[in-house]
Amino acid sequence: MSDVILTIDQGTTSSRTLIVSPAGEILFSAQEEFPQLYPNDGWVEHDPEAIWMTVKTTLMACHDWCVQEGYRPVAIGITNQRETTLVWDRATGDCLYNAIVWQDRRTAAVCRDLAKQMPVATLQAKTGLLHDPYFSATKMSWILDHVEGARDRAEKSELCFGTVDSFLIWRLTGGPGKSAVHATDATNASRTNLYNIRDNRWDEELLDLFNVPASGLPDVHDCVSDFGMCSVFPDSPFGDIPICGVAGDQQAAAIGQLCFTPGDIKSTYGTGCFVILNTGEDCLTSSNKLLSTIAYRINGTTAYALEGSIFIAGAGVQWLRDEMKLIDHAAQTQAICEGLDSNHGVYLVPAFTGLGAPYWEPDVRGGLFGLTRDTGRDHVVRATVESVVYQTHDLFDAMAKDGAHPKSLRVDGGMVANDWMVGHLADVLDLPVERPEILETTAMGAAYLAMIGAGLVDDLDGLTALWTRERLFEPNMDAKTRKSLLDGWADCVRRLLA
Ligand SMILES: Nc1ncnc2c1ncn2[C@@H]1O[C@H](COP(=O)(O)OP(=O)(O)O)[C@@H](O)[C@H]1O
Ligand SMILES: O=P(O)(O)OC[C@H](O)CO
Repeated sequence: MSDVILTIDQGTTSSRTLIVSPAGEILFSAQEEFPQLYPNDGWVEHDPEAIWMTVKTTLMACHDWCVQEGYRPVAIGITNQRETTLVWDRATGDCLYNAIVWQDRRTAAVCRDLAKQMPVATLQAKTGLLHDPYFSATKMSWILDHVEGARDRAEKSELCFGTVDSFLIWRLTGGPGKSAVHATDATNASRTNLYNIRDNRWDEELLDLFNVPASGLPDVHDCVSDFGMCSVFPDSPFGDIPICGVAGDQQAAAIGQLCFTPGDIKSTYGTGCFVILNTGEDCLTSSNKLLSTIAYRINGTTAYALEGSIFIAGAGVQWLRDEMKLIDHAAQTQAICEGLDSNHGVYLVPAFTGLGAPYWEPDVRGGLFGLTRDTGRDHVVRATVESVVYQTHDLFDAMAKDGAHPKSLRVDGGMVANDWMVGHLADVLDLPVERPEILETTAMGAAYLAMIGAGLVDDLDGLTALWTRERLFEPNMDAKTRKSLLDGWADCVRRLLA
């Protein structure tokens, strides 16, 4: 019976579980979407039971496939949408409120107040992050303040708080008669605004500032570690299975893209877009509103990264399909973009949940610019796809001002199926862009961590043979056209922020 890894990818719009062989092949996968909840203007929530049931169902499907096909799952890896926050009852495991999602802006005013109490430079020095509702701390505090009795119960240590990884670890390890584990990994902790990424600990001053009691927080482990035994498979021939690799999804994608050397950079185009540049053991502080974050921590050694976070990438394509009804399928966008000889001066700035890096304007709303009498559907579709490219350029511009000049970029995520988008990205960044054979880099990153944990691979160096390039996109745009497109974009952003 061959050994395999089960890897859970709990994303913003769906949960997936994959079965990965030690040679890095995906043998089987199961995926389930779940509803997005928008209970108020700027609020985004998920039902915790929908997160749990989609994870459990896809995990069971993979477990049953292993039984049927004669494979033995020896380890579990977990990767997850980051920052999304849950609070649950330590005795029952029931959540007190829906998960507040990373895109949620309800705590924007709280963040503005907190910025008066702690200068952003102090916060940045400790956490690498900024005062913005994107991060977990104000979401945790909001739940404690708005669910009746929650704060009192938290003070009595009756509640657990955490990001999605810790919620899943709790539920997966707490099977019948088992004692649930409350743990997270360093990458997820580094997205909370409560974790000191230089000292590697929950920070007392930050816990006071954000008013979050330490007793409810998970233990923080290395990305390869003992996160407990998954005990939810009744009568499984395999018994309990160790969870031994965990990372937030963007860090996992960087691992899946094998960005292990300082200067390696990847960009993932899923719901949002997240650029991660490995900076090695140097925890650089951006002077241009990029984030510093933990890329991974293995054997007690921390690798850091600079990150640019864009909130709307593939979500813009979903908006074209679901709200504007301009397309039936995301895949149509490629032919539509290819069918136009230029953007005809039409730009979309998709600030649907405010603007992330490098602007950090939680309250700004989106805008469509440059419309004329003959602007049609195709121009709006192309402007939406182009907006993702120009936002990526803004991040690269900020990185260049911080002294980082990458030589090439590795891309992944659902949106890079669009060849035109990736070609335009290479043109606008004026950089070679590499697309890998396996686009499930996020799930693969967690699988690789679990492989190391299970002893199937010694260390990160043992993974190098597992990445292959599917296509290289070379830049092919003259400087004048590039400048004119970027000037047009910058003008629209300026008008929106004015
Ligand atoms: N061919 C395509 N062209 C443009 N966008 C696409 C294409 N295929 C998928 N997408 C977009 O990619 C996103 C899904 O990517 P995925 O990596 O699965 O996201 P997530 O993990 O955030 O749920 C969707 O928002 C979808 O609109
Ligand atoms: O679910 P994704 O792939 O859009 O990723 C969400 C990010 O982790 C948010 O920081």
